[in-house]
Amino acid sequence: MQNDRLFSYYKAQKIVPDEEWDQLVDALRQPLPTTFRVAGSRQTANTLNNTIKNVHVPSLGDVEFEGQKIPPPVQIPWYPDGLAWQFNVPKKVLRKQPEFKKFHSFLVFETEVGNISRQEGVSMLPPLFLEVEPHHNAMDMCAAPGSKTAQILEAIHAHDTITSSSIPSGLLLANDSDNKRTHLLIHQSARLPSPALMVTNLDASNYPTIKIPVTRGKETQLAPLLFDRILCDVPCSGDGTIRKNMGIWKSWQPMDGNGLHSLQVRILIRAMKLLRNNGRIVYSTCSLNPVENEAVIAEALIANQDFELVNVSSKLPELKRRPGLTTWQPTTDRTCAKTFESYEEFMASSVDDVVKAKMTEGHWPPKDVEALNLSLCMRIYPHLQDSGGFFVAILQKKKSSNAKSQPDRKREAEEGATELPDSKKPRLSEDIVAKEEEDPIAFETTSEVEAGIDEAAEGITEEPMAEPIPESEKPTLPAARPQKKKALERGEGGFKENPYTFLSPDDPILLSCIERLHINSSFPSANVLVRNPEGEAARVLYLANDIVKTIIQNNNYERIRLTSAGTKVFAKQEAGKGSEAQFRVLGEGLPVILPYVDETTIIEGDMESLKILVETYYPLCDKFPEKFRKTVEERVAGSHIVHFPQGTTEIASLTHDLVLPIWKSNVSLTLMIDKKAKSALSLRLFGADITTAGKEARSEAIKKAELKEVE
Ligand SMILES: C[S@@+](CC[C@H](N)C(=O)[O-])C[C@H]1O[C@@H](n2cnc3c(N)ncnc32)[C@H](O)[C@@H]1O
Repeated sequence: MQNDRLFSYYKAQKIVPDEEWDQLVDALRQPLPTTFRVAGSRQTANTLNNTIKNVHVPSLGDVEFEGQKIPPPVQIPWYPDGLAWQFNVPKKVLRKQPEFKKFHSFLVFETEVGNISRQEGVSMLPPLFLEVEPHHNAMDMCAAPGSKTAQILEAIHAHDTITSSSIPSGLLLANDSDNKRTHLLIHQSARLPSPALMVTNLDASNYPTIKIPVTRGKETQLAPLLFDRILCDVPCSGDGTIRKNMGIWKSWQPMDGNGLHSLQVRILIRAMKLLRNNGRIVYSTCSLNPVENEAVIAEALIANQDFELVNVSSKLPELKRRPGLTTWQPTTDRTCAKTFESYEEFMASSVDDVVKAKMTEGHWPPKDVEALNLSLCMRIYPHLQDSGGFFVAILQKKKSSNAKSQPDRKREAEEGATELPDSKKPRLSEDIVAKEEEDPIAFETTSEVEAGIDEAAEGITEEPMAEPIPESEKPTLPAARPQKKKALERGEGGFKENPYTFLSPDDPILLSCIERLHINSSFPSANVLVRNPEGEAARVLYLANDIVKTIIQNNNYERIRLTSAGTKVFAKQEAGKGSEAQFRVLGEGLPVILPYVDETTIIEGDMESLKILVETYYPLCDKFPEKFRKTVEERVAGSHIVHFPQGTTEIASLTHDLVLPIWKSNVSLTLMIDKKAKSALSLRLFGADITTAGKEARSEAIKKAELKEVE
C-alpha cells in the first residue's frame, strides 16, 4: 500500500492540510467497511429497517470471536431516516460466528431480492443531492450497473405505499454507453419495477435530443424534452475506491485522470444542454483528482454560463466534507516529481510534443477561478468518516438567464430547442395514488419459477461500480450506429432490440388478462406494450406511463438506442397437457396492477397456507387448511392473487400485509416468486430457509463437510 507517484501528486495538489496527510494515508490503508442501504419505497424500507434495528442489531450487540469483541453494524449518520448501515467485520467472522453468519445470510437474501442494496456509502450521496420528485423528468447519464438509478427510482416512486406501487407521472431515463452494462442495469432495476423507467445505450457526451409533442394554441409540434434533474456519475479513474480496489495502489498514474477529463467535460456540457431552467445537475466521481473534478466543473461552467454551483452546505448536516479546490497542478510526468502551475508553464516546458497534445488549457485552473465558486463542490475524504473518497458538485440552471453561451445558441437554432414551461408540458395522467391495503413486496420474478438454478450466494453482491475501470471499459462509445434499417434485425450485431408496439386496448390477449383478474376500467390499457419481433406472438406484456409512451411513439429508434421501457406485468404461462396457455400476472408487475384489481378476485390466505406454499414446490390443493382449500378449489386453473394479512400466529409473524401471485393447476398450487425471493421471504417469516431449495442446499453442504472429514 505504497505508491510514491500517487503520494507526490496528491501532496502537490494540497488536497488536505499537511497535518492531516498521515491520517488520510492511514485511512487509505484500512479495509473499507461493508455498507448497505435498505432499498425500496419508503414504507417498505422502514419496515425492513425496523427488523434490522430491533431484531438483528441487538443479537449482534455482544459478540466475541476468538477473544475479540466484534462491533455490531451502525447506521451511517448522514443517511436520511437511518436507512444506511455500515460494519467492519473480517470475512471469517461472517462465515463462522453464528449470529453474524445468520445476519450475513439475511443480507445475502434480501440483497438478492432487492430489498437491500450493497452499495458503497459515499456512492449513495449523488441521488440524495439530486432531490428527485415523482413528477420530475430525470436522467442518469452514466447509469450502469445502476445503484444510483435504483435510488432515483425510489425517489420517483416516493408515493408508493407498502401495499402497492403508483404510476408516477415522471420519467427516469437511465443510459450507459456499454451495452452489456445496460443489461446489468435493467436486471438491477427490475428489483424496483417502474413504468416510468427507460434504458438507453448511447454515448452520453453526444446524447441525441428526445422529441415530445407540445401543443401551442391549436398546433401540436415536436419539441425537445428537457429534464428537471440529471445525474452525471461519469467514468473516472476511481482512485477514491483504493481501500477496496487494491490494484490501484500498483497501477495509479496521473495520465488516468488526464485522459478522462475531456470526456467528462463533454458529458457534463451535454447534460447542461438537456436541462430545463431551474433544473439541477449532480456531477460525481469516485476520484480525488482535481483534473477529473474541479477542472471539469470549471470548464463546463465557462462553456455554459447559464449555470452556477449550488450551496448545499446545510443538507445532510452529519456528512463531513471539504470544499472543492481552487488551485491544482496537473502533470504528465509518470513519476509526478514535477507538476505544472499553469498551462503556459507546461507548454513552455521540455515535455514531449506528443504528450503536450494530450493536455488542454482546461486541465488547469482557469484565470478567473474565484468567480466560479468551486469551493461549493464537495470532497469526501476517507479519514473523515471511514469511507471511500468521493467528489460531488451540484449545478443549477439559473432561473432566468440571457447569458447564453455561443455553442448553446447555435445548437438551439439548429435543433429548435425550446424550454417548456410547466403549463406547456405534455398532458400526462395524474399520479395515480395507490390504495393502502394490500402489500406485495417487490420480488424479482424475471426467472421462471423454480428454474432450478442453484446460485447459493456466498457473499453479498458487490457493487461493481466502484472498480477501477479496466482498459476495455474506459470511456466507451457504443458500437457504430446502424446506417440501414436492416442492421436493426436480430442477430446482425449492432442494435438488436425488438421494436416497441403498443397494444390496442381491445387486443384479445390484454382483454383476457383484464377479464381474468377483474381489472377495472381506470387501468391504463392504452399503455401496454409488447416487444416481440414482428410476426411473433407476444410472450410478455409491459406497462409504460404516459411520458414513456409519448417518447416511444415520437422518436426514432435508429437514433435512440432504447434497450428497455416500462415494466413487465403479464407473461405467457404454458399450461399442462390439454389446457390452453394463459397470461399470468408477474410478481414484479403485481404492485402496479394491484390498485386496479377488483378486491373480490383476491384470495384471502393464512399463515399456514403461506408456509406450505413457501416450503413445497407444487403442494396439492388438499394439503391446505380447509377455508383456503375451498376457495382455491372454486377458482379456475391459472393465475391468481393471494392476500396474506399481517398478524402473529404460532407459526410466524407477518409485520405487514403481503400480496403474492400463485398459479393453480388442476390439483396443485405454486407460489410464483423466484427461488431466492422465496428463500428471503422464508428467512424473514420463519427465521430459516424452509424452501425445498434451501433444504437441498443445506444437505448438500452437510454432505460436502462429511466428505471433507473422511478425506
Ligand atoms: C462510475 S460508472 C457509473 C456507476 C453508476 N452510476 C452506478 O451508480 O451504478 C461510469 C459508467 O459510465 C459508463 N460510460 C463510459 N463512457 C460513457 C459514455 N461516453 N457515455 C455514457 N456512459 C459511459 C461506463 O460504462 C460506466 O458504466
